[in-house]
Amino acid sequence: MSNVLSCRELAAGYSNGRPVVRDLSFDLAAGEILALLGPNGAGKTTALLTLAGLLPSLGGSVEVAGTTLKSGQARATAKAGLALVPDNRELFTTLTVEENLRLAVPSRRGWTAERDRVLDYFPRLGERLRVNAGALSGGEQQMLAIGRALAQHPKVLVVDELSMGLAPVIVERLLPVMRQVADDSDTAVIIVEQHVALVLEIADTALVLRHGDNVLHDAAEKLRGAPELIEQAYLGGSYDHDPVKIAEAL
Ligand SMILES: Nc1ncnc2c1ncn2[C@@H]1O[C@H](COP(=O)(O)OP(=O)(O)OP(=O)(O)O)[C@@H](O)[C@H]1O
Repeated sequence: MSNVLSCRELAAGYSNGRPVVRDLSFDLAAGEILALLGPNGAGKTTALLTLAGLLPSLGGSVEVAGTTLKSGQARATAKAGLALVPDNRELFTTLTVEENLRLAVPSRRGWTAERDRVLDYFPRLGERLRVNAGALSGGEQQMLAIGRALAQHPKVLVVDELSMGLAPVIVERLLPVMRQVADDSDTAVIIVEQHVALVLEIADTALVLRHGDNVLHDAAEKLRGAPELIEQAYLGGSYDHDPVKIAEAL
């Protein structure tokens, strides 16, 4: 499969110029799901905001489907095919579900087909089309945020903190939809997720950031059978069997 995202030696951070993420390199093939993991403050959101052009990069390069992205250019990045679902979801809370979706579809032609495609993935939204986004449950809001990104037919879909504020049972329902999206349309997907075991079930690969460094990048299938590798990556140093520390880190 061809790569749709190529990230090379990316350095990311904020206005003080000190990198929070260093030397991040990975490729993502069409239809591949990457679970981006790591403890709080590891730099996951910073990396995603930089990939999406919402933060200027401090070094390195990113290519989407053969287009080299210009640093800090969110609109051009979206045009190149990368769609970000931010952790705060950024819905128009006083507009209905349908109006939120409508705004994500650039042309009038094909709008209903686009809406129906999103509703095929999230039938629950079909029952809530006339409800304001602000009145939806957390799970429905996440469906709408992802649906809005899907309506743009991204080549790379990036979902930050998919489970933010959601019960694990909702996360268990949403993750297989992400797998379906990747399989149906060859969309490459990056998911930041705290429920490590759940996301590894549907991911192809996983990358662990710790203190801004890539400390593990491997096949999800291998990591599903070797949770100690993930635990070690979260904690650093040698593998530590202390269950309290492990529970805190995960
Ligand atoms: N606007 C900001 N200005 C300066 N530093 C920031 C800013 N936002 C985050 N940081 C710092 O960047 C580092 C990485 O934060 P980031 O939010 O990317 O981590 P994360 O892995 O996404 O963590 P979490 O899971 O808690 O969201 C942290 O030390 C954080 O304090």
